[in-house]
Amino acid sequence: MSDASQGLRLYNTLTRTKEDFVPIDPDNVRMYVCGPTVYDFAHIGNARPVIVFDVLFRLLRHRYGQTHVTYVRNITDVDDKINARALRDFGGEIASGTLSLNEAIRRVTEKTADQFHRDVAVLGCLEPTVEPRATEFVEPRADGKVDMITLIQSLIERGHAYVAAGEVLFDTASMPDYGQLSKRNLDEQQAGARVAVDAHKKNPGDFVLWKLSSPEEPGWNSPWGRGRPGWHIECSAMSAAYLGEVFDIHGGGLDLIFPHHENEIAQSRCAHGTDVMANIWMHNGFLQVEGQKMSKSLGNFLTIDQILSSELRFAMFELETSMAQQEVVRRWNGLGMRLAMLQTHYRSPIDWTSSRFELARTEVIEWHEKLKEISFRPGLGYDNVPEVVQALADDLNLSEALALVRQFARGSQHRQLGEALELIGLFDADLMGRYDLLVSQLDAPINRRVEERLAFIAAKNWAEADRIRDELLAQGIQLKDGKDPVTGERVTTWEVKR
Ligand SMILES: Nc1ncnc2c1ncn2[C@@H]1O[C@H](COP(=O)(O)OP(=O)(O)OP(=O)(O)O)[C@@H](O)[C@H]1O
Ligand SMILES: [Zn+2]
Repeated sequence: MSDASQGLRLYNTLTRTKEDFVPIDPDNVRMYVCGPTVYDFAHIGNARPVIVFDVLFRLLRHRYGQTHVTYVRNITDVDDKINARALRDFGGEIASGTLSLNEAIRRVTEKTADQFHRDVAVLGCLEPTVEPRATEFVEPRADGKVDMITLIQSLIERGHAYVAAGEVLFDTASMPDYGQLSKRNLDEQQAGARVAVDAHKKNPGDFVLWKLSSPEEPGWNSPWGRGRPGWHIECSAMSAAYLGEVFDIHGGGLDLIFPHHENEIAQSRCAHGTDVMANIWMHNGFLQVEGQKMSKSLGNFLTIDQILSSELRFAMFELETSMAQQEVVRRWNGLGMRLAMLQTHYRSPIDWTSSRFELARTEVIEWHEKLKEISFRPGLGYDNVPEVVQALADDLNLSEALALVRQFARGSQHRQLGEALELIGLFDADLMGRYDLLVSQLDAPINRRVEERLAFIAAKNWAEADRIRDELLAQGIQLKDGKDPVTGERVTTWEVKR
């Protein structure tokens, strides 16, 4: 282990090994993560990279100082899937001329991006340092930050791109070590190529940097005509704009290794003439449903919003849940979902089940109830939990970190419990004591039912008495019958079944 890494080791997809992490500049540690394409609700699979890289962001901020880490997560708001969605949702208005396609696209992307922000805030994620939108980096900018058109121009000038049939294409043959990340070589790609479709390409693996737009499609003026960028060039431009030509960490889901990240690397390295684009490439495994990747195209997805709206069992009990209470339930759900995702190593697949989620939510609630006992105050650092920091520093070993959390909870080491949860992003100060508050509101309605049942028992109407007991149980309320030790009278208490 080198001293400069301070014990932080990360698995690098580029080398397929765990490496010491040594930042290029410890005063400004730089990380880029590919963000969502905003045309539909995010599903919980999309939440996984957001949560995983948030844990890393928190760890880096702890290691290098809160203001010494720059985390960029982009928003892809130009993509043909977005255009298709705008046509689907606003086709009528577009056809009648009351709405332009560009305006419709703006509505789709704004609504989706707002929803995404609302969702991830509840998952305990810090905001990234910057969240650039692709549409703002297509044309040369007043502030001189890297843009896509200039980047494509330099690729052409350096002999790495060519114009064919209205497209600008990256010339994969111009880069001898193309394919380093995914370990694919050009020959393999040739074999599977669809030659007819790609007849204008020099090589089947060549990919689009720029394509022409029809008058109705969104487009920007460029030296190659009015058009729009390919997906990969977006991230090359936005990462260089904020993090420079070479930076520390680049992340995303496993599915992005090829072609997205491979092509980002090709573009960035060839445009800037560098040996690497980012030193460490990190990829999270898939969230799966019955062994298959959760994805929009397969239709096997649950949106983040659906999970956040899951009711807590007791909240179903004839309670008038106010907006404020619903918000509390959403936040418990958010932390439960975060914990459920973090139980498995970030590189392994997770099978999502509702019982996994509900168990995690129960644990998070119990931990917050414990922290209430010491009125835990966050923001005081992590001095009492060096072992947790060490576990995370080992390529985010969360199972070890969470084993320590459970040990603290069992041993009533509340201070350590609080610090560990805060470091992992599983603590929400506003939620301490909120569970009791919700439960206390159940007192009156449940006690009324208990009284009714006691009256039935007194009248020996067992059937009705049992009916009330079963009804409550179905709503998550467990009754317990006992005897008052002094008077010998029947006493019934209740608890929320977890
Ligand atoms: N099931 C999943 N598990 C883990 N990460 C995922 C999953 N699905 C997508 N991601 C990640 O979410 C981020 C955003 O994904 P993106 O917006 O490109 O669409 P997508 O959800 O992958 O599309 P589709 O669901 O149609 O396959 C990427 O980093 C991607 O790797
Ligand atoms: Zn990207």
